[in-house]
Amino acid sequence: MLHFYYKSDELYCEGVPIRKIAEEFGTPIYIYSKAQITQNFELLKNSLRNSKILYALKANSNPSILKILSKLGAGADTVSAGEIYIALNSGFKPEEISFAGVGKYDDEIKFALENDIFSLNIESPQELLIVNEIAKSLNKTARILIRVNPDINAQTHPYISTGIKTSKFGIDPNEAIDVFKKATNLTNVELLGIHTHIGSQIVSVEPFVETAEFILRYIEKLEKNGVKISHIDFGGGLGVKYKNAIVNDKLPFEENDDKELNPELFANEILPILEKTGCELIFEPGRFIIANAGIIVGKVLYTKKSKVKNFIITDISMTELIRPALYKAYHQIVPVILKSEEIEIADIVGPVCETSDFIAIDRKIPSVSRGDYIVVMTAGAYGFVSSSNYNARPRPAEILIDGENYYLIRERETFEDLLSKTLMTKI
Ligand SMILES: Cc1ncc(COP(=O)(O)O)c(C=O)c1O
Ligand SMILES: N[C@@H](CCCC[NH3+])C(=O)O
Repeated sequence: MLHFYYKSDELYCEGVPIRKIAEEFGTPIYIYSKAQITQNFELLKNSLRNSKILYALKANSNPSILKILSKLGAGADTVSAGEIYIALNSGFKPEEISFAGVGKYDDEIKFALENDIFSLNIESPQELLIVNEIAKSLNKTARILIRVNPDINAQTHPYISTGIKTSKFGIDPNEAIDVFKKATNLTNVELLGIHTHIGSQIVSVEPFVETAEFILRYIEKLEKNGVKISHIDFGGGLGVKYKNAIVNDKLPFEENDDKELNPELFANEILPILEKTGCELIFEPGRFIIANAGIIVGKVLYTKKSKVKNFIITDISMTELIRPALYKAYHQIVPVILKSEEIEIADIVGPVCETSDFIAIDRKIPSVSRGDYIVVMTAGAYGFVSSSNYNARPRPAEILIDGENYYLIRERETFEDLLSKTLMTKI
C-alpha cells in the first residue's frame, strides 16, 4: 500500500494534504511518510527472517529518518566518517555500524576504529595492510569483511553497476584468496567474512541468485585454503518501481511499465543458498526502504509553449534531484490537484543553467498552469543526499509526516547559509 494517494482529486500523504505543507513551508520541499518507511522496512525484515539489515545511509541520512529505522531494529551501512558520525548521532550503536568504500582516508579508518564500529569492509590488498597498521597504532583490533568483486552483470544502469570486473569496487576473486589468508595472519585484524554488492536499482532476482551461488562456491574455496569465515554481507541494490508509482484515472498511464524487486521472492531465492554456509547474514538496502517514502513538491513557474516543444518550468531542478541528469532516470510527475482532464506533452525542467537540468523529457502530464503545485514521486532515495547549492540555490526543507501530524526535520537553507563558510580576503 502506498501512503501517497488522491482523495477527491487532491494528493495526500497519510492524513495530511500535500498542498497544506507546500503553503506553509514553501517549495521546493521534500516530504517523507513515516508509515511508508515503516511498512517498507517491516516487509524486508519479515522476508529476510533472521538476517541483519544495515540500512545504507547514502540513500537518505536525515537523522529523524534514521531514528525511525534504528528503533525498528535496523543497523547502519556507511561509506564515510561523516556517515558514521551521523549514524552515531541518530540512535545507532557502534556495534550496528559497518563502513565500506574504496577510498577510506586514514583519518576515517582511525575514526571508525576509535568508535569501535562493527566492521570495516576492505576493498583492496593495500587497504588491509593500512587498516592493520592504524589499528596497531591505536592498540585496537579491526573487525573486517573483505569485499570481493564477483564479476556479475547486475542488469542495471552501467553507472550504478558495481560488481563487474572492470569496476573499481572490491577485489578480484582469485587475488582475494591471498588477501583472506593474509587477514588471518595479521596481528590487529579479525576476519569476519565476505562482502559483495553488485549494484543498485536491480529489479530481477537472477543477478542476486548468481551472486549467492558465487559466494557459496567461494566460501568452499576459502575453506580449502584454510580460511573459515562467520559472516556474509550480501550488500543492497533491491530495485523499486518508478513508473506508474501512483495510478489514477486522470493521470496518463506509462505504457512501458516497470516493476520492483519482490522482497519475498528475493528472500526465497537467496536465503536457502546462503544459509547452507551457516554464516550470519547481513543485507544493506537503501533505496528499497526510503525511495517510495519520499516526494519532492514544487511549483510551476512558467509554461512555455512553441511549435517545437512545450516546457513546464518549475522550481525543482537538478540541485534537488540529480538522478534524471545523471542517469536519464525516470520519475513520475503528478499535479497536487487533479483539476485538468486534458493531457499535454512537455519537458519538465528547472531553473538551473544546464541543458541537462530536466526532471522529465517529452512527458505526458495533465495540463498545469503557473502557480500549480507538482510532485516528483519516488524521490526519497538519492534525492536530498545528492542535492547541491549549484547556481547558489539554498537547499530545501524536509518534512516528515506521521498520520495527521507533520514535522520539520530539516530547515530550508537561507542566503546567509550560502556565505556561511566563506571568508573574505583582505586583498
Ligand atoms: C556498498 C553498498 N551497500 C549498499 C548500497 C545501497 O544500495 P541500494 O540503495 O541500491 O540498496 C550501496 C549503493 O549502491 C553500496 O555501494
Ligand atoms: N545515486 C544513485 C545510486 C547510487 C548507488 C550507490 N552505490 C541513484 O540515484 O540511483
